[in-house]
Amino acid sequence: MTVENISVNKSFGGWHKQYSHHSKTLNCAMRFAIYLPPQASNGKKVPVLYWLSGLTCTDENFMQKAGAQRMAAELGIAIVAPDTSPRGDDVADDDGYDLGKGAGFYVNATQAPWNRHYRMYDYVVNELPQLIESMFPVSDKRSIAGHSMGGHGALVIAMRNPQAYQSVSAFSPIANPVNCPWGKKAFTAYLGRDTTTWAEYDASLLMRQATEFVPALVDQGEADDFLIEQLKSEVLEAAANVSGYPLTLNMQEGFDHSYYFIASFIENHLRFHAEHLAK
Ligand SMILES: N[C@@H](CCC(=O)N[C@@H](CS)C(=O)NCC(=O)O)C(=O)O
Repeated sequence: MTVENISVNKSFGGWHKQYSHHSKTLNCAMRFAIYLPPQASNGKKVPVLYWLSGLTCTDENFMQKAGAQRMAAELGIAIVAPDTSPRGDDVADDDGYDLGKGAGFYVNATQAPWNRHYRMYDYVVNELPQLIESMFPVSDKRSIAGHSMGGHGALVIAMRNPQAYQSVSAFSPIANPVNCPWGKKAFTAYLGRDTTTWAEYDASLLMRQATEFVPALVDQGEADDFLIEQLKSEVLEAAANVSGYPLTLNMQEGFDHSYYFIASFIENHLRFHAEHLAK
């Protein structure tokens, strides 16, 4: 397997690097970024936080805007940020920003034309960690986090694979996609009109029925323009109350949907993950 290094930047005591590789799962070339903290240079294996970004993003938004490297360097955590969809000229797309490229929704598409490439669920759960753990000085201790569409992806992936992740966190997640316009549009296209197949990708439905738990932290801005129509964190909280899920939901006054919000609380999320990754 050829993995091509695209960029290297020193950042705090560690290194930010971008790579391109051929993904067997997605059937196209994919890019990801990794931040390796200084502890990874000392022959020691460090744990990994996977970060899933939101609509319109690539591997770069989080790495350039969240300001996570200083704390990751201090705590000794690697961070891996994949792209948000398959890419390339022969990959199906849509004119809308909320479907197709940049909007993979972390599902395995079953419907044409999407099912040729759109398998972001399998990519994040299987192929990416296998590649990361074979290439870098990292342990198999993993946590997962994300924003908006990526918050949805992180919650769904952690709840469906509770043995694979130590903790999960999300900023402004699309918490009940089967009941919001973004989710309905994407799931209809990728999964088809039979809504029974959507349930395995809905964080609130999964949380309501959960019997195995991954410690979960969610921050949601109260001034987020998408909160009421698209994100619906209150539905996630109600689901957690039904199953007794260990969810901490922080409603943050005055914060919107942007990376200014993420940058304000990323330290809390990294400390939360570090505590669970150390177990
Ligand atoms: N109204 C936005 C919706 C997309 C959006 O808000 N994307 C969020 C994730 S859901 C984001 O992180 N954007 C990129 C950035 O802020 O760097 C647009 O049309 O681009």
